[in-house]
Amino acid sequence: MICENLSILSWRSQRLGGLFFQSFFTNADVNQAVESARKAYQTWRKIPAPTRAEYIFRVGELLLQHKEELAQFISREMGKPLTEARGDIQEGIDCAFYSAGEGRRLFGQTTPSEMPNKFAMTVRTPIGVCALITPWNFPIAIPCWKAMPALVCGNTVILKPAEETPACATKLVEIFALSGLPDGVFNLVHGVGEEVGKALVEHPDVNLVSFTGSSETGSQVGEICGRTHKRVCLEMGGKNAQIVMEDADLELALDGAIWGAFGTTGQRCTATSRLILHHDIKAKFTKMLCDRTSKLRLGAGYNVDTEIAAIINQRQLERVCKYMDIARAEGANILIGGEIAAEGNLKDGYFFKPTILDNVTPQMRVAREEIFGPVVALMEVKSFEDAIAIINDTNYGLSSSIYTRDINKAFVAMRDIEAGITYINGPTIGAEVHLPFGGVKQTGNGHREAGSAAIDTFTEWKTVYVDFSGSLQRAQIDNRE
Ligand SMILES: NC(=O)C1=CN([C@@H]2O[C@H](COP(=O)(O)OP(=O)(O)OC[C@H]3O[C@@H](n4cnc5c(N)ncnc54)[C@H](OP(=O)(O)O)[C@@H]3O)[C@@H](O)[C@H]2O)C=CC1
Ligand SMILES: O=C(O)CCC(=O)C(=O)O
Repeated sequence: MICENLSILSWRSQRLGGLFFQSFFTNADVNQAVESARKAYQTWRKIPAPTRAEYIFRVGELLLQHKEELAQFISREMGKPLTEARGDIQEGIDCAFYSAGEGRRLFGQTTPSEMPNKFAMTVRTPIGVCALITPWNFPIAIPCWKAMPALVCGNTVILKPAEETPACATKLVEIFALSGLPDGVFNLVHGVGEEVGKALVEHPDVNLVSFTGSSETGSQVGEICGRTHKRVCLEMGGKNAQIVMEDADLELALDGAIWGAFGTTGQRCTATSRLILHHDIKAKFTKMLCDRTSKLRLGAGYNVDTEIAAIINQRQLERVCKYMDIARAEGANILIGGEIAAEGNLKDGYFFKPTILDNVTPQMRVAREEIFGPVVALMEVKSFEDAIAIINDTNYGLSSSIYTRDINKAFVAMRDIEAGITYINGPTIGAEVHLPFGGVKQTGNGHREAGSAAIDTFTEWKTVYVDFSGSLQRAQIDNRE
């Protein structure tokens, strides 16, 4: 993280001055935030959904207006390159316009009743107060993915952003405030996850928790929500792989691998951390990959020519270094990278050289555990069937990709890969907001974000029977056998 010119501490020590918003920092403040969200919920849920959606549409317009300023902010606080920071905000904008459209849908069902003069239907109702616990890697997009559909559906929200990116979250909430959202509809609490985040998850008046982050924390959140009967949506990362078959367009596959493995410095839950290469192209593709990787430019995210930016913090850098020791001990070869980058100004930040590990086998920890850094493991296969077996040999199931020109293999892969997302001839990253986002196995707990699936996450079904037989009713009941 590079955060010159940002006095993060001052964000933490002051309340937002906005008319409708407050930010909260202690457990006592969590209670206040929940109370505020609970109170606002009683009014917000009754505002027609198309009107609620108009606020979110305005947030989209405001994000567009403030895009460049926000991108600078993300880049300086979180560290990602400016072009990627713009993408982060664009996801928020896309999500705003998409979610706003849902305000005029929120479709229910009608179905014939068993009885005469009776009408049967379902309507969607909001859930209540939603706690949104978010990570640092997409400091604008992920809060938007959660908050926008939640609000359109009639819920009120409390955002607990990562402690690494409090300023981005505060900026985002200021933008929501500018849209004119009523008091208490959107609340922000800063603070350490184990205290403030946990207090939110445990709070009896929170009805839903939507969490994105590590498997360890996600499991704890899930346990508490299970015990307290809260709805919980968990998104906990992946060990995503890209397969490159012998008939693939290698230049295209190379673009995908570079972007998938090293985009956002590998700090994406969808990052390509395994490359499954067919024996026939392995040597050639590995050389192409090493050549291109060695030319990637490391630097501060806000420098326009930077391709690989810093890792978020010292702890994460140490974690990546630790995995290099593990890789060596397990017998993997480090073909390129494998160490901290300290040339010139790079020594002032948490830079790690983009790394390619070779001779990785399925049982190695570097093939099984989420590293969350610029590291990709190469695994060789001799057949398509082996490639599918290896891609599925993981506890996670978020994103996946295959490069092939064989339409039959592409369709089999689409059917047989155990993941929430499969790309054919595209990298494992780059989700679009109008399609469901999430994974199978230990990546999540069956919920999806984005797309119309987000509406399922943030609403309850109510079944309504309307009897319109009036004075005829008694006679009908009497005639029933
Ligand atoms: N799936 C994904 O997109 C992401 C996955 N990760 C994975 O997680 C690893 C560690 O990253 P880290 O940032 O520590 O991830 P965490 O899972 O710890 O943090 C994610 C969010 O949860 C909060 N939190 C932490 N502990 C609790 C708790 N007990 N109750 C409620 N909320 C809590 C954090 O707050 P605070 O920041 O204050 O600790 C943050 O807002 C990474 O190496 C990577 O493997 C990380 C980020 C995103
Ligand atoms: O690149 C993508 O597909 C989205 C990544 C993302 O949302 C994440 O890493 O949390």
